[in-house]
Amino acid sequence: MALPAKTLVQAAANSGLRAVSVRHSSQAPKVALLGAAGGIGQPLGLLLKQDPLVAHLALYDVVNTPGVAADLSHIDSNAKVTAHTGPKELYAAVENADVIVIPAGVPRKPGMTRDDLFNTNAGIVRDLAAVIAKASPKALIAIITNPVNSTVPIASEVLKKAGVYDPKRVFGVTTLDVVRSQAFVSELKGHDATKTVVPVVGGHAGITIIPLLSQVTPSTKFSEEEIAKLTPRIQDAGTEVVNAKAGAGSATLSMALAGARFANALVRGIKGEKNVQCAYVASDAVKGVEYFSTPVELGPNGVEKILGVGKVSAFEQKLIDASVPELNKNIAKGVAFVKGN
Ligand SMILES: NC(=O)C1=CN([C@@H]2O[C@H](COP(=O)(O)OP(=O)(O)OC[C@H]3O[C@@H](n4cnc5c(N)ncnc54)[C@H](O)[C@@H]3O)[C@@H](O)[C@H]2O)C=CC1
Ligand SMILES: O=C([O-])CC(=O)C(=O)O
Repeated sequence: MALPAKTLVQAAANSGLRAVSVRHSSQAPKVALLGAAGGIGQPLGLLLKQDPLVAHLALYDVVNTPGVAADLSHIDSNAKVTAHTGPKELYAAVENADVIVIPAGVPRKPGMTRDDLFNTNAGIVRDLAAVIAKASPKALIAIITNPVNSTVPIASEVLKKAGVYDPKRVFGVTTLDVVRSQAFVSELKGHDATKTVVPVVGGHAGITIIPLLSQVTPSTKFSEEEIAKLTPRIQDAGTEVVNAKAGAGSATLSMALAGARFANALVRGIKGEKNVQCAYVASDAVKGVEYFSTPVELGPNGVEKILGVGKVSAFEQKLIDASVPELNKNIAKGVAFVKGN
């Protein structure tokens, strides 16, 4: 269901963080999905297969890719689907990709932190990034795999080692924090959820997740008590899902939606439609920390402009200050993992 162009432009102007468009250009983007057979990978593949901007969807996993690809390829949308299974087929999966989305790796179980996934997932992201560095160094890379605060520095260090690092092209996907904030705020305030915009800055774990409730669109007043309840709910929303799934994994469906929204935004940027998304990127937005999520303007080369945290409340500034040492710990751990290997 396409909206009139004027409505889209207006929507983009009003709510830069969530505008979706169906504008076409001559480019035919290839999106590679690594971890395509997993809990996130399958519904994310479903959404990407339906994205009219995606011309080629390359599915990669270490197991079960042919079945997922056969299933998705029967959907009557235009994206071509290819299956790639196991490390020998990774190069072909990512070669010439415009966007690479990575949900490969293990999820949490109750009682675990995201950092507890480091030992398994750090090596997975490192090895995927090493092949991307050779096969598709110009691709925009969207990393979903946790702990995002560390896996983004890991991928970046691998690309640096290979001499192909471009800080504008590596993203930690924090869109789910934005999606959740928009759901919770609209539920609390009776807003239209599809027109509510909440920027979330920092990182993607615990206290590093910082919703900017002072910057909600439409302009919304919160009591101190509401802020004191809503902020930790957003920070702990992933754990809420992990506990509800009781050992069966973490958020997959809401993450698939968030991942598809972010991938669509990257593709629109590539096609020349600048748009604004929150993402965890190499950034000078906040002093004393090398990676930070803020709204960023996306364009043909990935990050066009870092828009920063904007005007924040005293409460939000305290959260930002507290996130810096935590992020630095997560970043140093990722960097050391690559440098020491
Ligand atoms: N950034 C975010 O907001 C979120 C991140 N996550 C993270 O996403 C990751 C994936 O979660 P789920 O899909 O639920 O897990 P899952 O276990 O259901 O799926 C992971 C998939 O990765 C595949 N895989 C493992 N090693 C691989 C490798 N070397 N190359 C390619 N594929 C490989 C597995 O075969 C499996 O199909 C986890 O690390 C989780 O913590 C989850 C939710 C939100
Ligand atoms: O909580 C987890 O482990 C998965 C995740 O990152 C999220 O749902 O935000």
